[in-house]
Amino acid sequence: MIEARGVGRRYRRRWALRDCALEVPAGRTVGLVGPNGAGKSTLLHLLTGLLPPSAGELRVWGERPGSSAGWLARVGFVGQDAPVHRALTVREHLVFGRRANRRWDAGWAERRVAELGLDPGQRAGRLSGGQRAQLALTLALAKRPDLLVLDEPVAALDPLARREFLDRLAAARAEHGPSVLLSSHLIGDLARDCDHLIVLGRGRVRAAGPLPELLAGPDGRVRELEDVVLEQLQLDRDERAEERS
Ligand SMILES: Nc1ncnc2c1ncn2[C@@H]1O[C@H](COP(=O)(O)OP(=O)(O)OP(=O)(O)O)[C@@H](O)[C@H]1O
Repeated sequence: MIEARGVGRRYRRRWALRDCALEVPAGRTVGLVGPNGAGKSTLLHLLTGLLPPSAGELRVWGERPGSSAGWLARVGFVGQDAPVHRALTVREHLVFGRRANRRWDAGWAERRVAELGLDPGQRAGRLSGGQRAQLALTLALAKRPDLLVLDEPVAALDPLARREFLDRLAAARAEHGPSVLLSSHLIGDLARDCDHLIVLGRGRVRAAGPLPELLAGPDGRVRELEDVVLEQLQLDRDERAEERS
């Protein structure tokens, strides 16, 4: 599904991502981890066609991301702050979604809003952070995407809301089966919900692959995901310290 070769992205003269090579098959739930500023959001924006790469070749389903309306219809994206239109009501979001998306599943979206206990007449700006995140996920899933991309979707949620959000995501995945790509700093969540991992550090892919492969230690023992990620993050820190000295 995702093929990246030598992909880089520059903001003015500074490279946020460099020389990324990735291959991710369809049907995976992919976790994206890395320290602050590693380039996670930038990579997600490249993969959803919100930003063009400054270098390299990037293909999703064999096409350049965002290259056609048909391609865009296949992707659901929830950005970092669960963006919704604050002045629109929950119901107006559903109407907007129906008008803007060819594959919109109106019945499912309405049922989901009812299940969540959201008041259809409530303005989105008055919802709690968790409710906004749930509304944004509902809108992204009602598109019936083949790929759902979530940028730190649970960062602002309390532990219960986070669990509910991830459970609903898992249920939707079981029901409709989109591939999922999700960035998070919460390694426990990723260990539970993902079967593929990408570790970014300082704009480079440090490790990527199916989770069982990444967790297999050289001595045949299965390592903890947290240890694998911390090891990569430590490498980052060491590199930075070396550059400073
Ligand atoms: N619009 C922009 N203009 C200039 N620099 C940017 C822009 N967006 C991101 N950057 C820089 O690119 C680098 C990567 O940022 P990015 O937001 O992709 O990281 P991240 O891994 O998502 O971080 P976080 O975990 O803090 O959300 C950072 O150094 C950031 O300052």
